[in-house]
Amino acid sequence: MTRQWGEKEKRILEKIRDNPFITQQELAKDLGLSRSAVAGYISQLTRQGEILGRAYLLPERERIICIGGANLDRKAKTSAPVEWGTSNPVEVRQTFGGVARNIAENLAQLEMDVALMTIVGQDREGEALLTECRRQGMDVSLSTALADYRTGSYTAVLDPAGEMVLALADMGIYDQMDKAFIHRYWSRIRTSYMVVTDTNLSKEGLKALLQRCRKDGLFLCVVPVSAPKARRLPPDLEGVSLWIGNGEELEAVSGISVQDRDSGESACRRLREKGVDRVVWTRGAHGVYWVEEEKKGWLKGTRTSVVDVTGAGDAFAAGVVAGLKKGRSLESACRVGLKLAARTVQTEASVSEEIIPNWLEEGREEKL
Ligand SMILES: Nc1ncnc2c1ncn2[C@@H]1O[C@H](COP(=O)(O)OP(=O)(O)O)[C@@H](O)[C@H]1O
Ligand SMILES: O=c1[nH]cc([C@@H]2O[C@H](COP(=O)(O)O)[C@@H](O)[C@H]2O)c(=O)[nH]1
Repeated sequence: MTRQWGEKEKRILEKIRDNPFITQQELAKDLGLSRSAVAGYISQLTRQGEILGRAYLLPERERIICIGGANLDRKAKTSAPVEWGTSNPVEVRQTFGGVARNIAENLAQLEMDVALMTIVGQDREGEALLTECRRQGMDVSLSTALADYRTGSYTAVLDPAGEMVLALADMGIYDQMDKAFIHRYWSRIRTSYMVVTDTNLSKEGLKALLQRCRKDGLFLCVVPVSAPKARRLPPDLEGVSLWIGNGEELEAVSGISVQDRDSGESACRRLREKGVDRVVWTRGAHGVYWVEEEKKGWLKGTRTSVVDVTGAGDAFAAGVVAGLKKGRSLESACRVGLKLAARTVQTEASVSEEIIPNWLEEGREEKL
């Protein structure tokens, strides 16, 4: 016999199916009911055997959750300087990318407890991507495959020196990572030790994530993916524990033109005035500038041969996050980041396969 549910019962069951950890308070708010009315419906549904019990959550005290993009990256490297308006001979390589996914993969290689929260399409690429993430040691139980959407893709044209000339992003799918998405999964996100987000999320999604992290006092690291997507961040950055980005992203968020060291420092200061605790400005081959409370400093880039710069910023961010998680100072964590970034530029993949967990060991910073 098929049971005939009222509209409210149906919506409550849908919400619980989406998120078995949802609280009665959250249900009440989402459905515009009082908490006691929700309690009544729930006890009725429980008596009828539709709800078997409540999910209990234990805090994932070690887990770093990375929220954002997971793409198929195609890199086309030209054999001679690019000529516009004509066909250029290239060699195309394909790997998995996406800023949040790249960071998560670096963290998994460092043997950190890491979860990836992303959205892929219900297509071959999406399936292969999540399978590979699982194999690499990430928890992808919070990642979803959506019908009617394509898995995100990123196509970059690189010059013969490995520097990016132009990149194309087909990532409409991430608009689904919106405010409702963050609220729906919040009870799972908030059990993590640290949250790392890229800026592939929608503007409203990012705002909701910032507000929720601030309210619950969760460590939040923001890593913008590009200058245009960095502009999705809200003007009030109170609640951002750490911001890591390059010069263009710094300029986009601070509104200050970054021309040299002085203007870069001013832009970092502006971010701190907007509420960010710690800021790291990555400067390509020149290294990084870091600033927190009373302390600040410049670190030189590692001299290395460059094959492909894709993913260098993501590797750097993963090194910093892992370093801080291990209790290092921001400066020392940046040294770990520099080491990971240097390894990444030496390979064609977006994430190097040669990241070694003992780079994180205490007392090794002088060797990094
Ligand atoms: N040409 C390079 N040589 C050495 N290290 C590099 C080079 N380009 C990038 N890196 C490393 O990667 C980090 C991030 O690179 P950057 O270009 O600043 O950011 P993004 O990759 O996000 O654009 C740098 O801080 C540096 O450590
Ligand atoms: O709008 C976006 N552009 C690019 C990326 C990802 O950024 C990485 C390249 O980063 P960078 O070039 O900053 O190192 C690639 O893996 C790509 O998939 C992304 O997530 N979102």
